[in-house]
Amino acid sequence: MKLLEVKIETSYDVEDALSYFAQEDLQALGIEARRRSDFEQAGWLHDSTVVEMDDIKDLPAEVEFIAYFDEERDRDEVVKAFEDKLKELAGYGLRTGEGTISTSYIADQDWNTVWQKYYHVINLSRHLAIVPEWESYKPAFPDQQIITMDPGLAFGTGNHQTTQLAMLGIERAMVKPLSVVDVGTGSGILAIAAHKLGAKSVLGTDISDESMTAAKENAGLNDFADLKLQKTSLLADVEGKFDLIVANILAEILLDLIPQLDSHLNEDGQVIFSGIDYLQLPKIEQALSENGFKIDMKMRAGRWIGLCISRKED
Ligand SMILES: C[S@@+](CC[C@H](N)C(=O)[O-])C[C@H]1O[C@@H](n2cnc3c(N)ncnc32)[C@H](O)[C@@H]1O
Repeated sequence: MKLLEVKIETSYDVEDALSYFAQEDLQALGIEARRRSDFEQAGWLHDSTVVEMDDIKDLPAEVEFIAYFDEERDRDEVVKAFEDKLKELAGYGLRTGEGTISTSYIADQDWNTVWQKYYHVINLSRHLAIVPEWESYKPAFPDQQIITMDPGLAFGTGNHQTTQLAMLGIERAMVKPLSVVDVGTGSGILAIAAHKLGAKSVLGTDISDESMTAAKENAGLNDFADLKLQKTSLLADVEGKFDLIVANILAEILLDLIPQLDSHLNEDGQVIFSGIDYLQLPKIEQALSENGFKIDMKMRAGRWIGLCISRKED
């Protein structure tokens, strides 16, 4: 099988909107982004090594956004949809960068090879390491938990800063065994992290079929047959209450989730949000406050915000 690869030279301002559009509206099989800032940060991390930006092939001015589709998809239609979206975003006053779109067909096999090249062990924290299925890793501490992942095509490899913020939030919250719901579980990575950190039960929900398949497979890789999965939107149709609600989704969707939190949260329950662009934080803060919640801790990585949330005291 081949994949249709669509590359867009664009700006940081619209990367999230394009990701959402590609996945939710165009049903892309997968997305990725090559960000100039990631290469720059790689340079800062190695203080004795100078990363020669000029030597990097096809370095984007800001972001090269890449979406993958089934080869059967009508290429012109997909390109037109992205062109229209870029125009719409520019109409909101957002910078869309060069906006050039190019396409090619790549072998599906190459996609997997690409993953294997870029996806390595993430030694995230004292208690968590994320290890691709094809790599081996000796824990830095005997009780460091290993999450084995096959990234597949659902979101959530552990590489994304939003996933990492959410995991750190779960680690902070899990001071005793909690019942957890992971809203928008994608690959299941946060649900598996909650289990490894000692949750007493975990439910993962998502609107996408790919997520249900990927989360089940990844749970299997982690001997976590008890992971419950439900294909549904947010929490409206989810039964029961939880000690911890986790959601790493774009701010626009979190705004719809906020009014559903109270009826699904146990007394003394906690909420972890991630996936919030810092520019969207005021809207989230206001909605949380209006719905009786307060922010106990803010975390930030790059332009992303993670929040630890609980009910306001009476
Ligand atoms: C940013 S990904 C997060 C995946 C994973 N939890 C992680 O942290 O890496 C967001 C996920 O939310 C799902 N999603 C989007 N809208 C949703 C909704 N209304 N209800 C449930 N899930 C949703 C998407 O399908 C996607 O898998």
